Amino acid sequence: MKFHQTNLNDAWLIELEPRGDSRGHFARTMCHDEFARHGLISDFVQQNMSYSAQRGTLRGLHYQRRPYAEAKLIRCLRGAIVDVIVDIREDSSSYLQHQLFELTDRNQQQLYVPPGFAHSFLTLSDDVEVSYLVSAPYHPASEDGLRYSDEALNISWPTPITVLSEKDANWPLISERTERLF
Ligand SMILES: Cc1cn([C@H]2C[C@H](O)[C@@H](COP(=O)(O)OP(=O)(O)O[C@H]3O[C@@H](C)C(=O)[C@@H](O)[C@H]3O)O2)c(=O)[nH]c1=O
Repeated sequence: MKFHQTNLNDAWLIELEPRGDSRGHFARTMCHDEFARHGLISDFVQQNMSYSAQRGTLRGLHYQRRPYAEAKLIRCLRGAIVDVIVDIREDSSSYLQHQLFELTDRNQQQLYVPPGFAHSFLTLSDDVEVSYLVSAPYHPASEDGLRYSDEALNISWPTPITVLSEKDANWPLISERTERLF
């Protein structure tokens, strides 16, 4: 795996390194030793997948509050997404900054999202399957989120958003918050 630093502190784009032969190829997608060498969390406790039928489906931006904050390792297995993450750690020099990453079933890229980030993705094609590992169990009472259209984030979504859950349409704006985000 090749580890590429992103514009956001502690978030990494991880490039798979497929080894080809006459059958096809093989690639490592997670390795405790390699992750530890780069200071990444690798004690994942749950693997999730989601299927989105339509291009323009947005999920996010989601995170869990402490003590259920999660690191996530995201991979797109079918179709294409733009993955968008926001650093919500007040003590970070990239606080409230975001970055977009295109992950597809072809481009061999995975995204490592550290705890203290809000995470989302928007589908760029129909029939999208995303698989991700998380380092903390699902804890609905600790779920929180940012509104995709929040002016404080100023995210330019690259394709129109046509499918969105009720929950994701109604996350509070940052300006409405009385407590710190994370
Ligand atoms: C996340 C999660 C959801 N669920 C349930 C709750 C609900 O009935 C159904 C769908 O949940 P949601 O609407 O929250 O699914 P979704 O919008 O796909 O949520 C996911 O979005 C992406 C962007 C992330 O980063 C993930 O961590 C997760 O928050 O699945 C679980 O049982 N376990 C889980 O770990």
